[in-house]
Amino acid sequence: MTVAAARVKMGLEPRFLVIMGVSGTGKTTIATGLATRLGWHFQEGDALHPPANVEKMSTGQPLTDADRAPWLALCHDWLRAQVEAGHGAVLTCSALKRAYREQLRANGLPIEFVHIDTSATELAARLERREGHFMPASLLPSQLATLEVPGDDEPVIRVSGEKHPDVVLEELIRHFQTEG
Ligand SMILES: Nc1ncnc2c1ncn2[C@@H]1O[C@H](COP(=O)(O)OP(=O)(O)OP(=O)(O)O)[C@@H](O)[C@H]1O
Ligand SMILES: O=C(O)[C@H](O)[C@@H](O)[C@H](O)[C@H](O)CO
Repeated sequence: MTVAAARVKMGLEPRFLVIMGVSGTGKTTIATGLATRLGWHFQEGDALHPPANVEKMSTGQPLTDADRAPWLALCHDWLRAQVEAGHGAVLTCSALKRAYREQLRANGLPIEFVHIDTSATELAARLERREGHFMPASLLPSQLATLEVPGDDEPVIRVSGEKHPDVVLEELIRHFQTEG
């Protein structure tokens, strides 16, 4: 779909969204839904991890700041290319710490974060159920301990990860329509 067609479809100006939160909170579910509904470009942040990071997580070891730095740089580069192209874009990225979010927004990129908040109990149940994903449920405690919830001084939209994804998508699209 062209940019013009997407605008006509939903009446929305392009936005540059990072769908964030801990593992299992629903980033991929919400991001793919938004990108499909709005005709915006989508990037799965997990696909930008260096293979060594995926190997580390697969074997139950949390990533360090140093591990995440090259991955965040690739996420930033992807976002910058979308902003330069001027079409709406949606990236999944855990973006757990404020410093990581600052790295994503560097160079004045007009990024907005959508933080999906889900209770630890629900997350644990989802990760235990999920199959075919490299991230083990055993890393959930470190994900929760690392998360610095975005502050009110950050560009963040907060949504509940415990509502049905369709409800969250409707809420977000309504929010974008209201804000113009
Ligand atoms: N709102 C929801 N209610 C119930 N289940 C959900 C919801 N959103 C996602 N799920 C399910 O929870 C699991 C995790 O969702 P998803 O892969 O979208 O999360 P994620 O944040 O992208 O995870 P990760 O960062 O580990 O890749 C999936 O099995 C998905 O189907
Ligand atoms: O910052 C991190 O620790 C990682 O990005 C993780 O959050 C995973 O990549 C993701 O959640 C996949 O399950």
